[in-house]
Amino acid sequence: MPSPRLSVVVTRRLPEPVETRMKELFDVRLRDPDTRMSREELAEAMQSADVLVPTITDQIDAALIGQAGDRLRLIANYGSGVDHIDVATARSRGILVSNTPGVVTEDTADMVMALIMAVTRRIPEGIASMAGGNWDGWSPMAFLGSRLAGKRLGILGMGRIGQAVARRAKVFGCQVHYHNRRRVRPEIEEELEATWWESLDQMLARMDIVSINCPHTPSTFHLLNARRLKLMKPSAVVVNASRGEVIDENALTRALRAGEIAGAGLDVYERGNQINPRLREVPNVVLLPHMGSATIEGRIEMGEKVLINIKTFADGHRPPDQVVPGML
Ligand SMILES: NC(=O)C1=CN([C@@H]2O[C@H](COP(=O)(O)OP(=O)(O)OC[C@H]3O[C@@H](n4cnc5c(N)ncnc54)[C@H](O)[C@@H]3O)[C@@H](O)[C@H]2O)C=CC1
Ligand SMILES: O=C(O)C(=O)CO
Repeated sequence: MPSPRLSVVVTRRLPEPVETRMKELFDVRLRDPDTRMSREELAEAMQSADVLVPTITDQIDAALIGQAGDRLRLIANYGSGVDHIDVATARSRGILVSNTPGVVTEDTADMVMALIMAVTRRIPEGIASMAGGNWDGWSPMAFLGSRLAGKRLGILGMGRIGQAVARRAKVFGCQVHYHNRRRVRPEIEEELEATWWESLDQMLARMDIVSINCPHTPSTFHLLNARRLKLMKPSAVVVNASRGEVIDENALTRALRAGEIAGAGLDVYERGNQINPRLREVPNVVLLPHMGSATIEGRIEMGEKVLINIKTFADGHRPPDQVVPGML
C-alpha cells in the first residue's frame, strides 16, 4: 500500500507554479487570503501538519515549537535566513529545519549595489525632484554625490551574498575588503582581489562603504553598535540587506544625525516592518521594504528548494538544505 501523502501547511501565498506542484505532491493546505498567520493559526497548523512551510515573518519560537503536535517532523522554511525559528528547540524535539540558501544570492547582491548607488549618488533625491516637477535644468552643483570607482568597500560576512557583492563592486572599480568569521579560500580572495581583516574594528575605520551580509545570530546581534559606528569615517556609508538586528538602529540614527557617518541604505530593520520613526527623519538614508530577493525567478526557485527539501524528507532522507543549530 502506498504511504499516505504528507500533510503540509504553507503560511503565505507562493508563486502559482510552486503551489500547483505542492498540490500534486502533498496533501497541502495553502494560505488564502495572503495575510500573515496569527500565532493561534500557526499553533493550529503545527498541531495538525507533518510539515510546516513558514516564511521569514513567522516567529517560530520555543513556545510554539513546544506546543507542536507529535506529527510535525519538518519545518521547511521559505527563505534562507532562519533567525525567526528556534532551531535548537526544534532539534531537541526531533523536528528538522530546512531553508532555501543560494537561489537569491545574485538578486540580493544586485539590490545591495542598488542601495550603494542610491545613497552615494542621491538617486531618490533626483527621482523626488522629477516627480515634484521642480527640476529647473542641469546645474554644476546640483545633486553632487560621491564617485564609486576607487572607493574601499568593506563586506561584513563574506558568504554567498557577500562574495556576489564583491564581484559586482570589483567591476565598478571598488577595492574589496572583508571581515568574516573565517578567512575565505585563497582562490576566492585572489579572484575578488579582496583584502581580509581579522579585526572588524580596524576594517570599519578605513572603509568608504560597508555592506552587511552576515546572518543574524547571537554573535552578530548589534555587531554594528554605537562604538563601532564612531570608528567609521564621517564620509562613510553603510548598507544592510541581511537582517536589521545586526545594526543597533538607535545608534545608527544617532550617528547619522551627528554626522558620524554620511549615509545609510537599508533593506531590513530591527523590528521587522515596525520602522523606527526617527530613521525616516534623518537625511541621507534610503529605506527599502525588504525587497532584496524580490524577483519572480528567485521566488520560484525558493519554492523549488522547499519542494525538494520536503520531497527528499518524504522519501526518507535528510533534506538537502537542513539547518542545524550553530551552523550559521
Ligand atoms: N534582504 C534580503 O532579501 C535577503 C537577506 N538575506 C540575509 O542574508 C544573510 C546572508 O546570506 P548568505 O550570504 O546566503 O549566507 P552565507 O551563510 O553564505 O554567508 C554568511 C557569512 O557570514 C559569516 N558570518 C557569520 N557570523 C559572522 C560573524 N559573527 N562575524 C563575521 N562573519 C560572520 C559566515 O561565516 C558566512 O561567510 C542571510 O542569513 C539572510 O539573513 C538573504 C537573502 C535575501
Ligand atoms: O531569504 C531570506 O532570508 C530573505 O531575507 C528573503 O529572501
